[in-house]
Amino acid sequence: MIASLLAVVTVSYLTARLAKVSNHKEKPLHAYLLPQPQQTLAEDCHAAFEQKIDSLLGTRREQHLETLNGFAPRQISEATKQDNRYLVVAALNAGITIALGAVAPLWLILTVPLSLYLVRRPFQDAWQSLVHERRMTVALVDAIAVSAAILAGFWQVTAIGLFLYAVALKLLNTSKQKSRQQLGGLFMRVSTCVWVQRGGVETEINIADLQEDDVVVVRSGEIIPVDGIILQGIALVDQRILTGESQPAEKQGGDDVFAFTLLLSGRLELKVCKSGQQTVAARIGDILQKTADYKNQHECRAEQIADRAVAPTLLLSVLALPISGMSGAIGVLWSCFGYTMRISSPMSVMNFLRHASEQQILIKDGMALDVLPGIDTVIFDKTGTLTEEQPELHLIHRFAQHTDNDILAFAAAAEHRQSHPIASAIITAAQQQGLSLPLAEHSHCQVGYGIEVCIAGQATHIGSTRFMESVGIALPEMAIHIQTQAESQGHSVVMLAIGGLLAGAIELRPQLRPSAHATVQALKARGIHTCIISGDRETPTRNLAEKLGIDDYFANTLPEQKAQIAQRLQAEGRTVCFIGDGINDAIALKQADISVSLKGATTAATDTAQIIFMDGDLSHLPTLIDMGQQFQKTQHQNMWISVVPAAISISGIMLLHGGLALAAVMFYLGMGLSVRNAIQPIQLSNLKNHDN
Ligand SMILES: Nc1ncnc2c1ncn2[C@@H]1O[C@H](COP(=O)(O)OP(=O)(O)OP(=O)(O)O)[C@@H](O)[C@H]1O
Ligand SMILES: [Zn+2]
Repeated sequence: MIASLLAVVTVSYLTARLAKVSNHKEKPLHAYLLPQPQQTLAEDCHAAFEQKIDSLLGTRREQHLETLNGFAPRQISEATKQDNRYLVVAALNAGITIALGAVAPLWLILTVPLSLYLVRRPFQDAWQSLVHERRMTVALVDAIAVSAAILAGFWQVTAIGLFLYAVALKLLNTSKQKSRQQLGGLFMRVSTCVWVQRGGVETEINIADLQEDDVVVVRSGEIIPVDGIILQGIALVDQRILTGESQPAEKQGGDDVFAFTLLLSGRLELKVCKSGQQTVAARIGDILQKTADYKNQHECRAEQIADRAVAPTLLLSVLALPISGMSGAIGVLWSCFGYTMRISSPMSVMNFLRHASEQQILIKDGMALDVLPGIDTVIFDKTGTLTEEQPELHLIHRFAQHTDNDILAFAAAAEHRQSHPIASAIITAAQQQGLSLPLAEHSHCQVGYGIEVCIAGQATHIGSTRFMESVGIALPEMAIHIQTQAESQGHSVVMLAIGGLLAGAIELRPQLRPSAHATVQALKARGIHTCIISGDRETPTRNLAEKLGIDDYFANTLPEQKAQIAQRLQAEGRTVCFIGDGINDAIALKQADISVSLKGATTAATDTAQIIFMDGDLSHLPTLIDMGQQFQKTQHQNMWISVVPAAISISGIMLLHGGLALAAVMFYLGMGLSVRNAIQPIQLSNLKNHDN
């Protein structure tokens, strides 16, 4: 009796959680149910259902993904539809069975077809993992428990077991799907627009309008949109997404390049090999699949723990048979603590993801939660990360006959279409002066150095002193003096050369992000080692490290070196979090154990990073680490909450001849407590209230 009461409560609670739409204010239910011209009512119902389930996760996360990628992944896959259908039938079956069991037990026979339909799934899953993957999963316990319960006539037990199985399946698959979404943005953006050279001019066209003989132009920081052959240009390409190789590949005329790889430096003109859309379509599915499979191996720690409990559970169940009969044997199967873990663990993940979204932290990859508590080293990029997205133009120095406006106009023309913080500062300043810019041609950007471009027929270079030296432009004594002066005030200098002669220097004043100081202090208070890695010069980097109390710094680093430093720290046994904004950070972001970027950073960085701070506030960093620790605590609690009742129930069955009733009471108790634990609000200190 108690058991069925608890069963009713659990089923209604879980159904209510899943069906909860009341807090869905922005989009009332009828908005989904109103038939759209191209969609069938069935599809709309699926969409509505999917939204209901997503309300568990909060819609904020989808909104963040939408602002970041320009779209929200709303498509419902066939697998998801199947899971939903299964869940609905299982809920229906559980409801009918419990009701009939209470009022007209004889009529329970009517539920047999539904049960048969439902039982097929755990059998299929168990068979799949047994035969194809050669391992025993919880599905095996499910299949045996459910069939034994049916044969022994425990109808309600079977129905509730199946319902919980459906819930676990749904939760697990939903949380897996969330990790796939991070790739969506990249592919959607690539698949829409490309730049082509037609009649000597570059125009942006829809990828669907690509023609056979079009020449596609790709610039540094962009994702290569097609499979093609290089007609012109030399470039450094990060192909990791396809090949997994960590070193970027050098490419030149005649070499192949592939869609979805990232152009780190250079400018390429490509001959399209395959009709763009075909390639895009083919790869999307392929890569999504590969990535999802890769994730699956790592993601489900709870699943692994649960699977390990399978063999002992089956053994104990057999042992219980002579002691406490069929009821005891099924009771043991029900006590398999994996059941509870399988539901509470993905629920916890989703709860944390939702909570983070509400605080403007978009965690694209749920796996990050497992790694976060281990972080002991945080590496900051300097320009654009510790400092604001855009420095301020402070002064223009002249070395030749040019005017300040000439220098600014040439610089702004050269920086056209660049996403570097220096570029935005210069372009903004030129706009504020109302300057009309000369035409810049043959632009070639070297990540970490600067830009070479042809303006008004003259070779123009803008970049660091290192860049000037590398292209053989002499730096007058005066320029070095200006740079030293500027750097002693914490400013940075970029040099501009026109026609091979140094023409001017632009002095930029970086603005520290407001929360930088408090963030570093909060990290240090947590015993975390901090460093800066910057492509900028030694003095400004060291000054900033000293000012903020950062433990260590590395200056003058090139993109690959940033990744190498991260790798070296990892080899010392550190778990590294890298936070960066630029194209020059993309490789290091991939190397780090946890990668963070800020909204407004270059797409190369926001596509690569696992976590994005949507409001650009660095103080989320310590919050994030606290969150990871809380997550770990919750997962431990989840485990104890499932292990203890299971142990009590198994001991009761083995020692005191307990049966299914005891197992059920303990099961519901554990399930109730762990679901509560998994969805409880997360209490975190808010850094902003403490410091300042
Ligand atoms: N678009 C650009 N325009 C002018 N100079 C550039 C440009 N890109 C790079 N440089 C020069 O190369 C140097 C190194 O650039 P890089 O992008 O590697 O690092 P950064 O942005 O200065 O610093 P951080 O690594 O901290 O973000 C810059 O300091 C600048 O002098
Ligand atoms: Zn940067």
